Amino acid sequence: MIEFKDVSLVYPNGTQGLKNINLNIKEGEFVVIVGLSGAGKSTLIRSVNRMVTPTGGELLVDQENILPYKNRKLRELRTKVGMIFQNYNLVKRSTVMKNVIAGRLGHTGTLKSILNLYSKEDMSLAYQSLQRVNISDKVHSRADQLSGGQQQRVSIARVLTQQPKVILADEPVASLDPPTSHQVMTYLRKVNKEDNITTIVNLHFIDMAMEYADRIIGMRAGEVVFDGPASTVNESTFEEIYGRKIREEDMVGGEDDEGNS
Ligand SMILES: Nc1ncnc2c1ncn2[C@@H]1O[C@H](COP(=O)(O)OP(=O)(O)OP(=O)(O)O)[C@@H](O)[C@H]1O
Repeated sequence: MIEFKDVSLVYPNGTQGLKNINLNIKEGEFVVIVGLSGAGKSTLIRSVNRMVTPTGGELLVDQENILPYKNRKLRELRTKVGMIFQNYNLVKRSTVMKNVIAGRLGHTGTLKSILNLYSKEDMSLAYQSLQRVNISDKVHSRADQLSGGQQQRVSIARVLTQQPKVILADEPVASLDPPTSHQVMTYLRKVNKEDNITTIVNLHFIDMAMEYADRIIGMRAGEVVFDGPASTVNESTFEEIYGRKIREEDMVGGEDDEGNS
């Protein structure tokens, strides 16, 4: 469903973000990308919805090369490919409902959404999405009244309301504490399995990658240096990807059911 064919990206200042990437990601896969800061994880993920544009190769989504896309085709791509960010990207002064219904924007059109002309079906889809991440009780709250973990759940509800075929999540738990990080990853994994939405997540915690991924892709200096099932990965795999020994800060840690770390 997503195929990188010899994809490279050189930023205008000459930095090589991606070097000859070849990858094939199947529909419904839950892929975690790991690598040190600067390895190219964000550049890789952001290529898939064309927030950045690779300068070489072909990048196929549903068998079509998306690199020449402009205007309408680009809007269609971004409706099909939803995104979750580290900082949630909610409109802080708006209600949870307004934020979540904004997921319909690509389907409804800008004018209708500015005028709040959403259909009953869209409103009920938005509400159901909030229920799926267990936060429908906050539907009328202002986004900035919620905790970080709650805001990230709202952003998952927004992306679900968009009904995408692909979800990209760029460091979705980097601003959250360990228990909340596990909760957010559990919801991402749940919607991936329930709806068969192809999901690509950037993470820099290796314990999280091993716990939630089907497949782990390791990057270093713009290149893919590891690609395999999460079940085959161990500490030494990460040491090879990182090019150094594993440190405590590479783990998010977590709590067991009794609340002990
Ligand atoms: N807009 C840009 N212009 C120039 N260089 C950039 C730009 N964005 C990223 N880079 C560079 O490209 C390389 C890959 O960056 P990228 O953000 O993809 O890495 P990353 O693995 O996601 O790291 P991090 O976790 O720190 O975001 C780095 O050397 C970075 O400095």
